[in-house]
Amino acid sequence: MHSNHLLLEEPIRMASILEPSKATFFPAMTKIVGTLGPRSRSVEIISGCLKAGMSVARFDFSWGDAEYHQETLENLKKAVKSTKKLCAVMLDTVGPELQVINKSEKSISLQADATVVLTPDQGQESSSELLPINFDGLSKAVKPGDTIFVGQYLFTGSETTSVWLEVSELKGNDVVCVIKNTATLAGSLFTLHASQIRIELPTLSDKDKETISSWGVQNKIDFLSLSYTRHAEDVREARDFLSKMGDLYQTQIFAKIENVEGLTHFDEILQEADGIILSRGNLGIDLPPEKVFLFQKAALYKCNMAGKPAVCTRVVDSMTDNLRPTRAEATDVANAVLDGSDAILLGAETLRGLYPVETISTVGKICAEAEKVFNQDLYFKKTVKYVGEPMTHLESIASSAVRAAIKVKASVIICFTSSGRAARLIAKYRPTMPVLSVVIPRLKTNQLKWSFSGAFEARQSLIVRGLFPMLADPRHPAESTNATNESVLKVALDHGKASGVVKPHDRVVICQKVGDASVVKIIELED
Ligand SMILES: Nc1ncnc2c1ncn2[C@@H]1O[C@H](COP(=O)(O)OP(=O)(O)O)[C@@H](O)[C@H]1O
Ligand SMILES: C=C(OP(=O)(O)O)C(=O)O
Ligand SMILES: [K+]
Ligand SMILES: [Mg+2]
Repeated sequence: MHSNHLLLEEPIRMASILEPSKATFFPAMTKIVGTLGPRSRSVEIISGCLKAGMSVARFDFSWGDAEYHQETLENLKKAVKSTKKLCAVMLDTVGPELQVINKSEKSISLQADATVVLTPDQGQESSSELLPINFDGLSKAVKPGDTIFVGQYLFTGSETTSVWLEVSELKGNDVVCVIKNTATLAGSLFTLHASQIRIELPTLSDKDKETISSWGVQNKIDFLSLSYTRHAEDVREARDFLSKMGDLYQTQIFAKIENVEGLTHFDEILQEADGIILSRGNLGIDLPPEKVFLFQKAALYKCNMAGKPAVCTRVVDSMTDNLRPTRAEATDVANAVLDGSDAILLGAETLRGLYPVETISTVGKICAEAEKVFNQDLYFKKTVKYVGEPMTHLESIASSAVRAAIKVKASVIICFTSSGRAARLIAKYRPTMPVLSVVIPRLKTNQLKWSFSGAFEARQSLIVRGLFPMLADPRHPAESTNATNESVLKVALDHGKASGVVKPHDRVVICQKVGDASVVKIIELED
């Protein structure tokens, strides 16, 4: 893919745009997170999703109970086994999300200029005049004139089943609203979003804590997607909670930025979190439309410079019901890659969409094309400048490995790592070739039992652009002697050959420790 590297800044022959893309062993360097649900929970469909390039499965606890999600997860495990494709697990919290529950599931028609009351009395049925919500503090949070959005859960933005309301009057705990557009609410669950309003609910709800301590612990979740992160303190509290939950001290926290409050505290949140989800669905209704792109570019730049993975959501809404994205969506996916996104998160498209597998494969193909014209050279210089001097030894080794790999046109960078730190640092410099992260397990103890580290570290690289993990056999001792280095390298190269990423006579850049010294070496393969 890097041999025909084009740059957008240079004249591109129009005919070259039509040249078919070469098939590679992985669909794209950019990763795809798929939300699993009604339309994507059979072994067969999940296998299709994995083969199409999904490498992280999101379990969204805003709906569905633990048993339902467990069934889906068991199917995911079967699919992983049969396809031999790795997949990490992400638990997405409910957080302070406001919801309208429509128990009867009958559709609710709302007429422009009529009024509707939002009430915390959840015993009531939803109707055209009354919408019961899961929060009793709304009338204290909003004031007349404020706007409120109500839409189908994981509203796509392309559907006509959502409504804008304007607060007209507060009556006790009830909020009386004027309906701004005629709409029919369809589905059993609607999200309610009060524009730029502080909702006094904890970021990690009691229900979330319960889910994490049972479902999360049982399934050793790789990622916690922390919905509605608004402050760095939210991340610290979640981290503190996870640290007391068995193996989950190793779980990475992805802060979801979904409102202006989170946006305002972005820098502090980024410092605390392991990664960021740009929740464009909700943020897109909190922000004026003309500002969304600016947040995306600024946030991705900050994540890239911090070397922390960034995930963009809501890219191909219209594929929920259609086999092809709109032109605007297709272009938007490519721009997310050019802006520096590590991964794309699919919500409604895979959860309740008609074409989960096709959506993943379409998004993957667009990402792969965008990666080809990503200006690595410019990005590399920007990153080096940002880091400044003196660099840490490891940072200097990582950037040198990327530099060397590009200069010698290596087909892959192989990085030995235990904590995953070295591999992540290499990925930070966005090499044009894949990085095979060979995770060497370390024997560890918690005073009760001995176990090997490595599984979390390997799976957590499945969300980082360009990183492809391989967990080495724990029988290889973690001490980096020449003999063990050689034998692990052989396994890694065999793995690379089997998957088609390395071929005879290719050059390969290797990053490893020899004794105490970190080294970058270039080898040329024989046949
Ligand atoms: N088990 C290993 N064998 C050989 N080299 C290793 C091993 N683990 C890490 N390295 C190398 O050591 C350096 C430090 O990497 P890092 O990922 O920070 O190590 P660790 O995970 O052990 O903290 C890098 O050059 C990396 O490639
Ligand atoms: C992914 C998003 O959030 P949710 O958890 O509501 O799907 C979003 O708002 O873009
Ligand atoms: K959620
Ligand atoms: Mg959201």
